[in-house]
Amino acid sequence: MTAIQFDTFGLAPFIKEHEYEELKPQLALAQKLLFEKKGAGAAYTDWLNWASNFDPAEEAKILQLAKKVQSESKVLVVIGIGGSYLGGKMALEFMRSPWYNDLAEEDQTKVYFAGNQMSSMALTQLLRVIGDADFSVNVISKSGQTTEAALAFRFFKEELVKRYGQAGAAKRIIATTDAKQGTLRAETEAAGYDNLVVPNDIGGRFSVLTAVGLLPLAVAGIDIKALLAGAAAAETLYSEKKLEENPALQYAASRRILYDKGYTTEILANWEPSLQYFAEWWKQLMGESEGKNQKGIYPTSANYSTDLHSFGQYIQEGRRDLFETVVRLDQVAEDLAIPKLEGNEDGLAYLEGKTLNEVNQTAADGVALAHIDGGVPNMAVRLAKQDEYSLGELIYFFEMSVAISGYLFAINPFNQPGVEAYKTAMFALLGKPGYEDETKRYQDRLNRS
Ligand SMILES: O=P(O)(O)OC[C@H]1O[C@H](O)[C@H](O)[C@@H](O)[C@@H]1O
Repeated sequence: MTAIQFDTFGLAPFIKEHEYEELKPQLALAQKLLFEKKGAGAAYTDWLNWASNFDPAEEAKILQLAKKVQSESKVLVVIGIGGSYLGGKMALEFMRSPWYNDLAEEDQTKVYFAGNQMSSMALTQLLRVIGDADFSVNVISKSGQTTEAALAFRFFKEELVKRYGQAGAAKRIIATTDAKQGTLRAETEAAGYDNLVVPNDIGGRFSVLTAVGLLPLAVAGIDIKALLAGAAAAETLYSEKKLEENPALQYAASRRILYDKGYTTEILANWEPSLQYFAEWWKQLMGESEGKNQKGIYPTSANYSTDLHSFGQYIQEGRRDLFETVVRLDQVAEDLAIPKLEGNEDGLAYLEGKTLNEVNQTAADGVALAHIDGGVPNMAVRLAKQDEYSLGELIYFFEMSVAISGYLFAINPFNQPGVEAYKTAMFALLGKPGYEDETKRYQDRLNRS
């Protein structure tokens, strides 16, 4: 059973069958490197069989901690950045709603995300939103020393101590971090926080199905077993199978053929606001994995029909280096019949008898055709249902595709050396110990006038 369908209808004018044939040897090599763990970054590929090997004791611990949070707190503040928040946030919005916190019932724990920027406004406002509600904190950092997360953690710790005292605060903190290394691990051991482990051999952007994503999701009542089951099934569907039987490979191959023809930007588009953060998660997965050695497809996103009224013009008629991958939901959980009115003052009588989702789906079909006609190659990843199982499969589909794609690009898809550059400049300018030699060099450049 597959929960997703990969639809290449909109590629026909842009890719010929023989181009896939010609790529087959490279695809087979990429698969060999990945599955035999002989490629660059092979030490970070435990996500490959993570879901099917998921430790039942770990699952029980996550569920037990989630219960504790639910019983003690009205709010969970999840502190983390990059791979330490995007997976949890996207899955929460996908499974529930971008308005999950507004819709939460009295007995549900709200989930807010912090530490994913350093805005003093955002932090002040979040504290105001929490008000005097009881809250717990899940601080997540694989390295255990990311500035944004560590800073936010300081503020929330201060607030917890103010409300619950030192010992009470420590009981409301769950740290998700490396088993051994980092300042957060050291603090966790010293303070006796409840804690979960980010596996060393799974990179942050591949970590949504570990405790990183699973604890916040379990707190929101999401079925993490079903999520893992979807990903475990995907391990077989998108594994070592050949191109003809393997949609994840077909997606990787299609992207690569398009890239070689000059289509260097990929838009991940959606027609549901609950998928907006799915694209944010996907952007880190693709961008951090592929963007190396001056190569890689630039990942961006579009929310339809909203963005058709902003940069839709560019997509239709701008520079022709774009292609589009649309994540489509074939069924929605809630639909609305278009209201019937007397007369036709708004000119919409022709839509009576249809539902709002039917209009949305038809618009999606029409936009795909218009974009294809405008020279934008178009693929769709179609989901029959918006449930945990399908999301698990979808996550694995994209993870597998980007791993294969990275090896096609002859880069290491599992590291992110470029991310250090901004940190070096920021630490030097902030006067972090160890960066003294760099400080003057960066300051001189800022004071150049
Ligand atoms: O989980 P952490 O170690 O705090 O890292 C959070 C994020 O920050 C880094 O800059 C990396 O580029 C990301 O891959 C990572 O997901």
